Amino acid sequence: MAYIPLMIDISGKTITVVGGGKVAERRVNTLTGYGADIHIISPEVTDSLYSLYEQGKISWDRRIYDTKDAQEASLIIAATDDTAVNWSVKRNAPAHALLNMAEEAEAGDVIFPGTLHRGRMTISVSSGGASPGLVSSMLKELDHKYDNNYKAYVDFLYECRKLIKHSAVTGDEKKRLLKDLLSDEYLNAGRQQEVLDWLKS
Ligand SMILES: C[C@@]1(CC(=O)O)c2cc3[nH]c(cc4nc(cc5[nH]c(cc(n2)[C@H]1CCC(=O)O)[C@@](C)(CC(=O)O)[C@@H]5CCC(=O)O)C(CC(=O)O)=C4CCC(=O)O)c(CCC(=O)O)c3CC(=O)O
Ligand SMILES: NC(=O)C1=CN([C@@H]2O[C@H](COP(=O)(O)OP(=O)(O)OC[C@H]3O[C@@H](n4cnc5c(N)ncnc54)[C@H](O)[C@@H]3O)[C@@H](O)[C@H]2O)C=CC1
Repeated sequence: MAYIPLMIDISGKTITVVGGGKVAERRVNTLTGYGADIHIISPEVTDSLYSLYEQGKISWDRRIYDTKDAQEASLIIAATDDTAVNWSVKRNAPAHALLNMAEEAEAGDVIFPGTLHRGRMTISVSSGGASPGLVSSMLKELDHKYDNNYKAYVDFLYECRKLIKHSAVTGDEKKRLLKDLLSDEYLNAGRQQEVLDWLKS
């Protein structure tokens, strides 16, 4: 097994989640909000999944998995508490689909990292299945280190980069300007505004 991190556009794709328990709930929480069509197959679901279903944010087939399911899916999450069912999901997955096996990471094509969001910035941590607990504690440290000011800071860097790219300054000067902005000084909203005003002038 050899896993590489990728940012994937899942908008408009179908994601089938087999199982509706705690793990399915965690995966669905990770996957909602990206414009994918999330479909659950499970006789039971957690309260939180039920509420997403009631709000129309996910669809739900209230029944056990059938080997003909998930043929349209681009991503399949096998997350039942029945090992035989999870392996049947793997055996019957269409060749084009990526599979996440909750009970045995290395039997699947994809592993979910732990993730923090700061606006456009995503920080993901994976131990390759070695220790979700370590992932969780590292994320807590990162959450503290990169506080909520980083959302505005990342937006600011994005805005500056666009302005600098389209400005008349030379290649080396562009690089220097972009590098200078990578300082804690610019976490401050006032300093950000000064730079933006200057770049727009
Ligand atoms: C392989 C992987 C699944 C995959 O393929 O995606 C996987 C597998 C397993 N997790 C287990 C248990 C727990 N997982 C968590 C939490 C998280 N688990 C996540 C990811 C992954 N978990 C993938 C690998 C990630 C990597 O290591 O890089 C995180 C990062 C993201 C997410 O789930 O969305 C999220 C924390 C992020 C956050 O805090 O935000 C907690 C709670 C906690 O720690 O707080 C517990 C209970 C405590 C414990 O047991 O550690 C068990 C044992 C099951 C059993 O035996 O009952 C298995 C199965 C096995 O290892 O075989
Ligand atoms: N990847 C991870 O982070 C973790 C993985 N696990 C593993 O993930 C699996 C699921 O764990 P939990 O969500 O805690 O279990 P759970 O018991 O909370 O949920 C299991 C779900 O599967 C459904 N289900 C059972 N048979 C089914 C079938 N034939 N078709 C469709 N749905 C069916 C049940 O209705 C239930 O909704 C377990 O195998 C466990 O070992 C457990 C903890 C963490």
